[in-house]
Amino acid sequence: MWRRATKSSLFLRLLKPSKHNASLSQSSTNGFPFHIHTHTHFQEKHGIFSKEVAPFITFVLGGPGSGKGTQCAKIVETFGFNHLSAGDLLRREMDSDSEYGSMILNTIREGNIVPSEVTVKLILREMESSDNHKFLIDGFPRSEENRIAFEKISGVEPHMVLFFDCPEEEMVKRLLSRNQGRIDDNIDTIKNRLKVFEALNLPVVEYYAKRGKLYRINAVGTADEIFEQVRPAFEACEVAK
Ligand SMILES: Nc1ncnc2c1ncn2[C@@H]1O[C@H](COP(=O)(O)OP(=O)(O)OP(=O)(O)O)[C@@H](O)[C@H]1O
Ligand SMILES: O=c1ccn([C@@H]2O[C@H](COP(=O)(O)O)[C@@H](O)[C@H]2O)c(=O)[nH]1
Ligand SMILES: [Mg+2]
Repeated sequence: MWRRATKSSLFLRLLKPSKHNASLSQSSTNGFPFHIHTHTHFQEKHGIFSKEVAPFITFVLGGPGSGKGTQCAKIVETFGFNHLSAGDLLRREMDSDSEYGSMILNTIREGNIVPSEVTVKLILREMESSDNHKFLIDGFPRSEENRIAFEKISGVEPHMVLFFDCPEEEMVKRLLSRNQGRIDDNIDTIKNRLKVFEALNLPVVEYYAKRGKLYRINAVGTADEIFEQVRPAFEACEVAK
C-alpha cells in the first residue's frame, strides 16, 4: 500500500535541508525493463517517502500544446496512473488563498517558470497524499534547475520520461483553438512559452535521452494514433501495467 506510514517529515525536510535531501539519488533504473524496490531497500535509499512501495514516476514532457494533458488522460484510463499536472497544481494554488498566488499568476501570464521549491512542494504534497504509487508528472521538470531540485528534495528519479515532439506551428494552432480560457493561451505569451521551452526544457529532454530514459513520441496525428506510440512504453513495463 502506498500511503505513508507517518504524517511526518516531508515538509519539515522541505523547509530544513538534511542528510535526506542533501545529495542526488543514484538508484535509478536505466531504461526497460523496470523494477520495483522492496520496502527495506527503498527506504534505505530514500528517506523522504515512508511507503511500502516505491513511487513509479513517469515525467511527461513536450512543448506547450503538444498534447501532454490529452495523452495523460488516456494513460490514466488504460494504465491507472495518478495524473499530476504541474500547471494544474500551480493554477489550483493560485486560485486558493496562497501566499504564492500573485507570484504564480504573474509568472504564468508571462509564460515564465515558477521557482522550483514552490512547484516541487506542490507535487510532493500530492504524491504523499495519494493511495496510488504510479504517477504521471505532466509538464515538469521545466528546467534543469527544476529537475535537480526535485531529485534533491525527494531523493527519487523518474523511471521513464515521455517526450511529445511536435512542430511549433502545430502547437501554436492547437493552443490558439483550445478555448479553455487560459490566461497564457494568447499569441504573445505563447511566443515566450515556446522560447522558454526551447531554452530550458529541451536540455532536460537531452539529459534523460543520455540516461536512456527518454521515450520520444511523434506528436503529430490524431490523439488515438499518438496513443498507439505511447502504449508500448507502459506495456513493456511490468510495474506500470
Ligand atoms: N493529436 C492532436 N491533434 C489535434 N489536437 C490535439 C491533439 N492532442 C491534443 N489536441 C488539442 O490541442 C490542445 C492542447 O492539448 P493539451 O492540452 O493536451 O496539450 P498540453 O501539452 O497539455 O498543453 P499545455 O502545455 O499548454 O498544458 C487541446 O485543445 C487538445 O484538445
Ligand atoms: O513545472 C511547472 C509547470 C508549469 N509552470 C507554469 O505554468 C504554465 C502552464 O503550464 P502547463 O504545463 O502548460 O499547464 C507554464 O507556462 C509555466 O508558466 C511552471 O512554472 N512550472
Ligand atoms: Mg497541459
